[in-house]
Amino acid sequence: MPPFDVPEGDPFGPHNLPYGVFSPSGSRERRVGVRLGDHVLDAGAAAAALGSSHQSLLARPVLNPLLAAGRTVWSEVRRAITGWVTDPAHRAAVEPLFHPLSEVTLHLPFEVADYVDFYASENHARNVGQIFRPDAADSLTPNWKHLPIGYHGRSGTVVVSGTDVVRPSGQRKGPGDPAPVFGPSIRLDIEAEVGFVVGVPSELGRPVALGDFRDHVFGLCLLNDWSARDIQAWEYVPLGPFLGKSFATSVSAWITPLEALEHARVAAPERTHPLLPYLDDSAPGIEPGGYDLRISVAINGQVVSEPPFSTMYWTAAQQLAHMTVNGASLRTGDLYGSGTVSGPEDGQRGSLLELTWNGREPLELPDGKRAFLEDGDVVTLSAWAPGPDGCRVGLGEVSGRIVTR
Ligand SMILES: O=C(O)/C=C/C(=O)CC(=O)CC(=O)O
Ligand SMILES: [Ca+2]
Ligand SMILES: [Mg+2]
Repeated sequence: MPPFDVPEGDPFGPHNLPYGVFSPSGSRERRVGVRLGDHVLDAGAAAAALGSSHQSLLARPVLNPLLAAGRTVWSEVRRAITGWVTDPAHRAAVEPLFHPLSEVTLHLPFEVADYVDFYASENHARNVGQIFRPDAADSLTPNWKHLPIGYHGRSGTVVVSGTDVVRPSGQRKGPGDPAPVFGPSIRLDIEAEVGFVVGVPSELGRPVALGDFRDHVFGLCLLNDWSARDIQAWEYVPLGPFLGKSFATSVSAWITPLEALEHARVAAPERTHPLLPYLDDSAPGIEPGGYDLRISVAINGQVVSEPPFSTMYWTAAQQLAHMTVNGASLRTGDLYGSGTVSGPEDGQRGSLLELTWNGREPLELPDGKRAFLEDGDVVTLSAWAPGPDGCRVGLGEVSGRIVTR
């Protein structure tokens, strides 16, 4: 009987165990849940039933207390939960505490503190450079290979998968327009990204070293950095993205702990420029910083792209080191986006801007051509990573529908 007997090879088997926050059907109460197959374990109730000392971290309406507890505790809790869902001795106590996924409501799993977004895919940066700055000598800006470029976003508009995305209005000015006009964005886009969730804070004034990444970052999720290209193109000089990206950022409901992704770790692409010591991941003792995550982008159910995360030039560890090198502190619940993931092939681009080359080469979907998003379009990012014994680690999905209000 499921869920204990989740089929072998299920991407949400006991090798995965991502965390989320759910309400059981008919209830508004929020509880920490752990996904197993197509069920959710009420983790706080399980801790209580088994007399676990982790109850104070799990019987909560958000993941933040668990995030703050630190790497040793993260491992202990994960080991304990693995035992609860696999040891036949616990079956009678734990089995009634599972809820079918189809019957629960999933919430934003953590309270988002600060939100930062990077620009770390060389393929994406070169494509966007060619599109936005066609006259520049190089598609990469001169700083690109020396530091992971980023900007501070709007944490209050991070929403969970399934939340409708309201088409933003704003100023735009096309090259032929004599003056800016105001109205709903006509170039609404996606950005397929991975979000990293900070657990352990850092002290103001003390940078976090490259090698300390896994002491601070708890896990990752999928992230769609919705982007209004017309608003962005007019406003971004010289301070960078502002209203074109701050109206909504969607994240998946499940946070996969980094511990579940040990088999997905890979070396980052070869460095073409020497790096300053705080970013130098070729230094002895620094672990490989890449993750082999296979992302898929679907519009209205049709897959339009499959961006490979392993091609990202800058790693999450380098991004963490860079965003704290000036002494800026981390808080529990900080979220940072990897930047749009685009591979070298046409079918691996993580935005419509690139997939349609700024609208010039529309995609053919069953319901017509698509340059940018139309009202009613549903965009879904999903992903998996290699796991132990040839099985996959499912990263779930992040989905959102475009509406006009
Ligand atoms: O190069 C630009 O002017 C703009 C770039 C972006 O829109 C990229 C962005 O938001 C960062 C990313 O997701 O890679
Ligand atoms: Ca982005
Ligand atoms: Mg955004």
